[in-house]
Amino acid sequence: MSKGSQVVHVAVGVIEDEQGRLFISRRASERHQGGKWEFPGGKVEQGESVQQALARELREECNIDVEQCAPLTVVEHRYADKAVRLDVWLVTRYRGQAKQLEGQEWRWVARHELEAYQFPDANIAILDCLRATQ
Ligand SMILES: Nc1nc2c([nH]c(=O)n2[C@@H]2O[C@H](COP(=O)(O)OP(=O)(O)OP(=O)(O)O)[C@@H](O)[C@H]2O)c(=O)[nH]1
Ligand SMILES: [Mg+2]
Repeated sequence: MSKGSQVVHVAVGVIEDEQGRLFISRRASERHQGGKWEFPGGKVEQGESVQQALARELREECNIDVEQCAPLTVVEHRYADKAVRLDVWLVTRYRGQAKQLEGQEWRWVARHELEAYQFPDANIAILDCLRATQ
């Protein structure tokens, strides 16, 4: 099977702070969907549960330990070059000060500000879901 036909399983965290703002960061220009904004996360590795992957990725990328999270939605999307399944979690409690550890631009934004940012196409469904649950 060619690499392109496999679905990449991704754990994604929508981190919410006490003021209800959400953490977003900008994908490095050379990566898939580079230059667009994203919610932090990454590929689920072999032998790992989605929640383990979420905790690992948010520790590596955002400097936090997830203490409480809830499933938000699952999005399946096929880009021209790859297919992804985004397992999206709302992170409502965490330890540590959130920041981006890998050099990407990042910021906290209010939900109503999200539409000003360009996200990958798969994220349209995430933004719809956030609008519906706010
Ligand atoms: N983290 C993240 N990935 C997303 C989002 N939306 C979206 O389409 N993706 C896609 O999901 C895929 C995996 O994410 P990733 O590149 O962060 O994976 P990773 O942290 O494990 O990095 P790696 O490539 O070094 O293994 C990418 O193809 C990316 O374009 C999003 O909001 N957050
Ligand atoms: Mg990542």
